[in-house]
Amino acid sequence: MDVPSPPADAPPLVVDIDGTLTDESRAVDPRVFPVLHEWPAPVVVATGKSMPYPVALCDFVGIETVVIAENGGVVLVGRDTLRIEGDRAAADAVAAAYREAGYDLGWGEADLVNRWRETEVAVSLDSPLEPLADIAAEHGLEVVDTGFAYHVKSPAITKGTGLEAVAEELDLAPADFAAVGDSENDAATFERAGLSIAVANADETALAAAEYVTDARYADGFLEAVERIGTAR
Ligand SMILES: O=C(O)COP(=O)(O)O
Repeated sequence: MDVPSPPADAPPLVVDIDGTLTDESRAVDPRVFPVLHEWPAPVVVATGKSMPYPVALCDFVGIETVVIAENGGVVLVGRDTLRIEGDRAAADAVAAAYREAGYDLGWGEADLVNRWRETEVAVSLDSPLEPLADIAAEHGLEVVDTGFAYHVKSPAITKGTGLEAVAEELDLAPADFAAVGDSENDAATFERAGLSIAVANADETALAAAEYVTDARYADGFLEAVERIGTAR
């Protein structure tokens, strides 16, 4: 697919990383860089990953750092506004109990997935879900499957609550945004955004929550969504 230019009157954008800006192997598709760089309105990178990943993406793309990380647990707007919400202690207790029951988080010794996490714990999809969900429930937490990891988190915190916080900080309303994503954790932004688009590889929850679904998958789907944002208004 040709790389579209962002529409001149594009709304603010809230966009997921994994499965949306990437290919199937989770590599960011380089065609998305100029699109994000040239976006004429605020771009919010909203991810289940810990803060350093989306911050690095913003830096390397050359856009303002406006980030929702850890599924809403961490919100960063520019260099001054940092909001951290969630229950890392409860998530750690779940991880400890899960390990005690004989399971592994599945990320190896260095655990780059949780090393910089502040509000939740993520577990590999190769580790068993059922005991994790049971232990999380005992601690008042939920498990969200992003298609890339199981995230153990506070049920009250979502990318949607993160979008509310970002919008307030930017003097915008959540409904001013167009949202593009692919998984369960994007449904909460889809519910609040004025325009929501799921890429074709999205999971059932995201597909059901989105106003539009692209024909193309992964980053091709994102590029198609950009064209749709241009015509949908
Ligand atoms: O890393 C994950 O589990 C999910 O990340 P995403 O929200 O960018 O899809």
